[in-house]
Amino acid sequence: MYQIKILNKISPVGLERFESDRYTVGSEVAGEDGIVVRSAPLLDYEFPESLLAIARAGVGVNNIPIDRCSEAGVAVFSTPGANANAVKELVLCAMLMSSRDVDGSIQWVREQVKAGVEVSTVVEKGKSAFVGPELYRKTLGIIGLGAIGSLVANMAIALGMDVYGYDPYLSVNAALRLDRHVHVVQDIRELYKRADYITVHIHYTPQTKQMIDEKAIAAMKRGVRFINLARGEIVDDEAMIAALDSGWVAAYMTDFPNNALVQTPHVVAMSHLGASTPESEQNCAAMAVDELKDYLENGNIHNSVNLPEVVMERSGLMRLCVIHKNVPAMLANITALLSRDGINVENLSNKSKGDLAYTMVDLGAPLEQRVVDEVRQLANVIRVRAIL
Ligand SMILES: NC(=O)C1=CN([C@@H]2O[C@H](COP(=O)(O)OP(=O)(O)OC[C@H]3O[C@@H](n4cnc5c(N)ncnc54)[C@H](O)[C@@H]3O)[C@@H](O)[C@H]2O)C=CC1
Ligand SMILES: O=C(O)CCC(=O)C(=O)O
Repeated sequence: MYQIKILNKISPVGLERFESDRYTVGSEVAGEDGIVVRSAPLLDYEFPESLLAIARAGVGVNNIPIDRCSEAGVAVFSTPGANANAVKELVLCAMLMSSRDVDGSIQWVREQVKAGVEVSTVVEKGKSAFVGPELYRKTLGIIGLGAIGSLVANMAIALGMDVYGYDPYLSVNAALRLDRHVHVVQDIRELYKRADYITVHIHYTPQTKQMIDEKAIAAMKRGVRFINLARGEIVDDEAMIAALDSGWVAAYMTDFPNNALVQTPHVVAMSHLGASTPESEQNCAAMAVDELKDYLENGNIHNSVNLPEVVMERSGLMRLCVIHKNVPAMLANITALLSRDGINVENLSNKSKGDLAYTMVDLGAPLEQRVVDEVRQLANVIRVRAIL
């Protein structure tokens, strides 16, 4: 039986895919082979020896210690694109709320009622405090044109906006998804100087930490409305609060609240709601569980953030899966041990990603444990599994 630990609330649409005769699934499971997680913090989590893989039902993996996982040969999976539409729709909401003060208006209406005023008699007089511009014919700047950014770009074009996107690592697939009217700029300052609204859709990494700092904000147009449904750490809060206080930034919409931000005027802070739709939760859960199961049962790797994409039809009588360092002669060293024992290789795949590589070999006969141990003892081998 595989032991699967569930952290966070994961949609039953995903959990039901674990067959009860092969998987024990729950939040109290110990000695886990796999973890399914959303945003629960795992940076200080002590992994058991047994842990083979973590499946993130979502996209941002900044809650997972990727380097530590790689060193221990733990595969980390994510679910690219599975929640992109949910985030795109909340970006639309955030853009509208950053324009007209919908939040202030709703609060004002409630306050009138609380104060005993018949609100219908004061609405027409009170509404002017919450006026704001339309999105139509305004300019939107999008930082990051991946799964979410490209959907936002196309939606904004459909709304009649002029759209500028910046993504120095734009993939061919993402570029092909973009409406032809989107202006892709090479220099982010081009976007800053034009945009009335800016929305950020990039991963939080050491390189993107506080990328939106005082200098970046100063390069934006006065009165810009800034939307951050990516990660709080991408924005330097102090610089943002100062810019809101001075009026340089008209509104800051964020999915990552903290007390300082919430107490600053012109901030609308939500409770990390971007992916919180049943559709998105189901998509993410189903994809994460499928990825985890195929890895545990077949060694196949789909959508891993630390290991290469390796998917092979099963053949032969046993599959040997080896995570190793991406250094010369590993394949030769592994196959030398197999041929020495007269084991025929039915099929084989060897791919790398960064410092790691993965070799998957389908064998004509089951390996003796002694040979598996010898592969494990080869220099630069991190983890070995033999799957029947
Ligand atoms: N609020 C929420 O609930 C959610 C938030 N997110 C956040 O959104 C982020 C993006 O998600 P996806 O669009 O699905 O990821 P993605 O991987 O499809 O797209 C990210 C894009 O950013 C680009 N990029 C990387 N560094 C860049 C830089 N310095 N400047 C401009 N572009 C850069 C990449 O080339 C890529 O195209 C996630 O990492 C996560 O932090 C994602 C889902 C839900
Ligand atoms: O699971 C969630 O609700 C968070 C989604 C998210 O932030 C992500 O996928 O990066």
